[in-house]
Amino acid sequence: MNTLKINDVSLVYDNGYQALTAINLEINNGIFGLLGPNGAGKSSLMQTIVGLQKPTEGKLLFNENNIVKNPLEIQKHLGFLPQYFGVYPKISAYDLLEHLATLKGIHNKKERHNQIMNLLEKVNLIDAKNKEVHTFSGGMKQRFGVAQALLGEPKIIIVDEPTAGLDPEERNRFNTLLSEIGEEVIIILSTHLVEDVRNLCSKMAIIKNGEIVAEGIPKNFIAELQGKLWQKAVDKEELSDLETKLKVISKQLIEKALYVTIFAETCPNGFAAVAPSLEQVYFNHLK
Ligand SMILES: Nc1ncnc2c1ncn2[C@@H]1O[C@H](COP(=O)(O)OP(=O)(O)OP(=O)(O)O)[C@@H](O)[C@H]1O
Repeated sequence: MNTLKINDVSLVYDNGYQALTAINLEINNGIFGLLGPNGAGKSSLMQTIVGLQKPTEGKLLFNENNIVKNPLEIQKHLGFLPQYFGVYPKISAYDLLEHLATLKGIHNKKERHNQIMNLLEKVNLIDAKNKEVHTFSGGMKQRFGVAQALLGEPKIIIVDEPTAGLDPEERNRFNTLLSEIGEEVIIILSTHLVEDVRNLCSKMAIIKNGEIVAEGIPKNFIAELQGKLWQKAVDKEELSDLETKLKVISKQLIEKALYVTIFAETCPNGFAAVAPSLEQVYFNHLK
């Protein structure tokens, strides 16, 4: 079992901007979802975890090693899957993996070959191994990204908004792949796609303005909202009136009608009960 402990971590950038405030999290094997809107601090936290920047305050321990002092203790076990790779050199998938494997310190040629072939098999790219990666579709590039992240048998994998831009079929394929890997390693999935967290993550946290505002198990969060959400179709005028009186957590267009969902202990007049979803949990915590 691998463990990442984040204890009271704060980060202030050189320009004085406080991006993270007193973050406390303990993350074990499995897929951990870090959910937050744009600018919430997800990338700042990921970069602090992998040692690209030092926290202003607080401690980070990976398998009990102090990784603020010795970032190599996490970096040598790390696989990173960014949202987009920059530019792909004009070489084949196999050759690019071979190059990356050498950079990761897999010096034995036979071992490199075996790992690369196994990974290409795993991500279903074996038939495309001689194709240049820049000619791949978005989904194939993401699967290639998984293969490179898994080189060197990492113990912790960080994925940054991996399904952005994928069609539903590729997204499902990608998520299945991620969940297969997630058993033996830590995967931190940084995203604003609530549905991916619902489908994949055994634990999650919501980050807002650099602070963790909720942490727990997705299905427990949903259970907590059971019997407390109410919905109704409204027009614009009624909506602004409702917003002053009730806790509105989301507004949604359904078949061209504007529906408002509110949080309340009992059903307000004219509303009907609605089953909670993780998206509503998310909106409720962001309000
Ligand atoms: N190097 C930096 N110097 C100063 N401020 C920064 C720096 N990097 C990020 N920020 C600020 O810190 C805040 C958090 O940014 P961060 O990129 O961590 O958010 P995020 O949750 O990853 O957002 P997104 O989903 O848009 O990628 C933002 O307000 C951003 O402008």
